[in-house]
Amino acid sequence: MIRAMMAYIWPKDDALVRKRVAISLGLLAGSKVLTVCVPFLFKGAVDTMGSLTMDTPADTILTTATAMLIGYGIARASAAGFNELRNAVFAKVAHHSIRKIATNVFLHLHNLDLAFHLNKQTGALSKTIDRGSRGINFVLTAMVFNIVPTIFELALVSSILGIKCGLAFAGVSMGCVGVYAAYTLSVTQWRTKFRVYMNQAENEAGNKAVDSLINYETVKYFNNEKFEAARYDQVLKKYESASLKTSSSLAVLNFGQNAIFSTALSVIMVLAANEIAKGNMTVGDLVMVNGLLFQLSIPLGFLGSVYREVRQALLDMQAMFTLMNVDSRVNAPVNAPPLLLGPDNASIEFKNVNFEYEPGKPIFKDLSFVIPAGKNIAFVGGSGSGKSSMVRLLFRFFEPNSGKILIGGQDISEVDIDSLRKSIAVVPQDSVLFHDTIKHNIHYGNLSKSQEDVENAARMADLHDNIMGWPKKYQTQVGERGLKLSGGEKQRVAIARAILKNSPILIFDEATSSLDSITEHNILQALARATKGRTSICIAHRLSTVMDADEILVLENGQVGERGTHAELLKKNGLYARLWETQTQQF
Ligand SMILES: N[C@@H](CCC(=O)N[C@@H](CS)C(=O)NCC(=O)O)C(=O)O
Repeated sequence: MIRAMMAYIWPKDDALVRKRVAISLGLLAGSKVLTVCVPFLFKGAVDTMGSLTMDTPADTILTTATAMLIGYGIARASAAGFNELRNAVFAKVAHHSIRKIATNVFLHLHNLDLAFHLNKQTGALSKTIDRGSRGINFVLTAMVFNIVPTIFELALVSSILGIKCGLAFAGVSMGCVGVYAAYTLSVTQWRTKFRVYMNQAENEAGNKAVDSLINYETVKYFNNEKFEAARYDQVLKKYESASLKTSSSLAVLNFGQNAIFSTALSVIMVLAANEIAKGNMTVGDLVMVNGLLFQLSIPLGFLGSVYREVRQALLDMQAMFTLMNVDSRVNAPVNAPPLLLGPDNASIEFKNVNFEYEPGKPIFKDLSFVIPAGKNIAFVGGSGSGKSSMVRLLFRFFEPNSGKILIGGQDISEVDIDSLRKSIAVVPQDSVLFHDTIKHNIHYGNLSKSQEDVENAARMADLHDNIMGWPKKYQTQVGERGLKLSGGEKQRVAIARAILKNSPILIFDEATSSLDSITEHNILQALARATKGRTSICIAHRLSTVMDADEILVLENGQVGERGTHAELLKKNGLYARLWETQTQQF
């Protein structure tokens, strides 16, 4: 992890970042040296003032003391100035690395296979990225600007005390820091579990709230608002109790730390008083010792928090790097050639494909079929017959357990995945939209196309007139997941997107299932226009939508049970004829 972090903080290919880090370190050293100078100047001023009774003229003494006190102020302000400047200079490094890491992880997540995403809660994933990248920032900042500088200051202070005041002083200050650190770390260790419970309860509450609000309509259908609120409150109760324990244990920690430091400070000042009485030290020395130790207590006051947060940050980083190490189960060979498709060769072939999501529950058993280029083919079958799984395999969201899928005669597992996916436009069964404008959602099909192309695609999908009737027209916000649109409108957005993508292969996965008959009729005409000259697959539950297909393949028990035109299949009097009969009877 440290190595991974160093790559961002000391990047070989970015001299500007390295320069910033070097400047920050320079400012840090400057700030600490000035900090240690402050008590010296104070001591000087006190001792000078103490010599008033001696022979030196009062004016000279006052001038010297004044100069030292002004120096004291300047040193103090400059130490703080260096400190702040250092934070400002380093902030860019930290935030830049967070951005780079978060983008890398985000891209990596997009490159993982669908099985990974189906098994993960999206909210939890984004939190992992968020926490992981913040963790890196924290560890970087804490190490470079808190832990290392405090150790540096402690070494500086102990050496000065040892050399100037004697080993007893150095011993007491080192001993005090040792006891202080041991106490802080053990109490922090003990109280960390309260914070862990607190974070867990906070997460749980967040997930509960999101899950419940996403299911807003379902909650209403079953009048379960009170039940949902009670469940939410249950988690908040856990959060409340853990938060209380966190704050009371913080009081214990703070009091103990203060008591240890105050004891050591008293002991050291008593030692100094003895030395003053013996004539070995001046009153100025007592003030200096006090000042040095007091300054040291400031960064040490956060030792517990830093320790806890660094540990937590390391765990968060580990979770994030673990995500980075998950490999996609769907990969193309290195330097895979692109899928080459012309207008005439976009044929699709499944060759003895076996596939199952869960062992022992096969979806496809030795499935084989060929779809000639340019044909409009329909897939029908009962629910669970694998119609949608076929699209997932074709799009390489999943890998078949065995067998081959060829497009234009090329094995899709051997070609570049990006080029494969560019060749297929899918209108999914469940069209989910981005929380953005309607224009953005249609444009998403091909971001390089113009507004005019977007409008044409909307026209083809029979959506343009609806949009023009809305007050904000193409700038209308569709709401989260497209909630403000009807099922039919959402599906037409998805169709418009696919039309805009303009791929040689088009797949409609139950694309007209949420449309009323009139819209469906219009859309089927639009689809007929869009599919002209392309290989298209129409997956349908409603058989009336696929009657005109060049050929209909009926999926049964993981294989193609029957295939033929509508008329041929009716004549066969098999599964298709039975499905047809049931549906027309219902009608
Ligand atoms: N003196 C304590 C507490 C320092 C402190 O106040 N830390 C801040 C964060 S920098 C805080 O909010 N702590 C809350 C907590 O530890 O529960 C220590 O060494 O950890």
